[in-house]
Amino acid sequence: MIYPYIMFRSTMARRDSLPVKTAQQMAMDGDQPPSKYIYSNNTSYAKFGPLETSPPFAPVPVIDIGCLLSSCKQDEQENELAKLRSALTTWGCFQAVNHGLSDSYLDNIQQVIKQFFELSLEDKREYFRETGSVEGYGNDMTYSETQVQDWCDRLFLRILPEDQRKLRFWPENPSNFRETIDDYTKKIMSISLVIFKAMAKSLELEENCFSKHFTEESDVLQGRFILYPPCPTPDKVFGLKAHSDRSGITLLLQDPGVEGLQVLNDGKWYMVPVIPEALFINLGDQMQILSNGIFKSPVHRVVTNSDKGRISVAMFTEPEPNKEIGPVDALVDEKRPRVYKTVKDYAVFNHECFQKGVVALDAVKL
Ligand SMILES: O=C(O)CCC(=O)C(=O)O
Ligand SMILES: [Fe+2]
Repeated sequence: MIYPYIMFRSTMARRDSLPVKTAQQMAMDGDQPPSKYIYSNNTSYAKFGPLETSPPFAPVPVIDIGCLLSSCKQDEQENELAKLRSALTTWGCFQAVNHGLSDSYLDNIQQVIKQFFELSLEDKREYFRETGSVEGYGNDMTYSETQVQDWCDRLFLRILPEDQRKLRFWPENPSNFRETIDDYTKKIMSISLVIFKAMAKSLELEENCFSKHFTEESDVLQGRFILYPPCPTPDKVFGLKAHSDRSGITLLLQDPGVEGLQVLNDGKWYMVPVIPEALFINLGDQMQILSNGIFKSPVHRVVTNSDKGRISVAMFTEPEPNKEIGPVDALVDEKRPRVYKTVKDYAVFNHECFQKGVVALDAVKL
């Protein structure tokens, strides 16, 4: 049987406008969040449950990346791969340690992003995104009148393929921004390769069956550098609404001093603990599709707090948009029939669904 490709086209960008005031400016001026930021339980977003500012901590597994492929004893490696598989079939996420990046290296990444957000609005305005496009500094794209806004500002960059970089959006201040992010990109791509291969191995699949979709030269890496300023009403406003990622995997460097990320598991929300030396890894929808639903792409969201700002650095691995992403043949059989269609250019579709409060993965189910 042939499964149709789904092509998605953006039709709603016309409503988009740049913010009158960024969340950071509102926080600095002591403004109350405007009504379009206020979350209400009777919108389509409410299907993921009410806003809870301090749910229990998530016992998300901690995985030793250094042990997944080669450098430790076989039984330890098998043990770590089994832990990885169990983490991804239940939570869809884990804390990665022993990934080769030192505390001071990670601290420097945080500092560079912090310095960017500390620039004056005038200086940051140079990198403002354009209407109808996500790339650059700013807020959410607006797709509909009823869209609930997130209390965060972000710099969004398409980092790979390298020849698609729009350097006009890459800050020149701080002066080490470009080289720092360039170097971090290389490290993130090698860690991703290890994780993609280990995921395949944990399911006894051919080692490259996931990595070939996300780590070739034509594949995409998006970076989202996010500031969640303190918010006077954390019980009414999300830093980032509930969503699942459109990526293969997402590698997140959390603020070492401030929690805020929450993950949904079995209908309950949990706060992701901050482990300063860890990268938080979550699967995105395209890995749920490729694994025929065996691995989970977890729904997650971010809450704010009234006294501390939070910075996070999210890197999203995505396929080259023309690549076909569908369940791996070896994971389809009579006991587990094919769950998802083959998709292309899924990133754009997922983003629009998110802003409308629609679950993108449900829309690509067979
Ligand atoms: O800031 C965070 O902790 C999470 C960010 C996130 O989920 C995203 O950018 O997709
Ligand atoms: Fe996310």
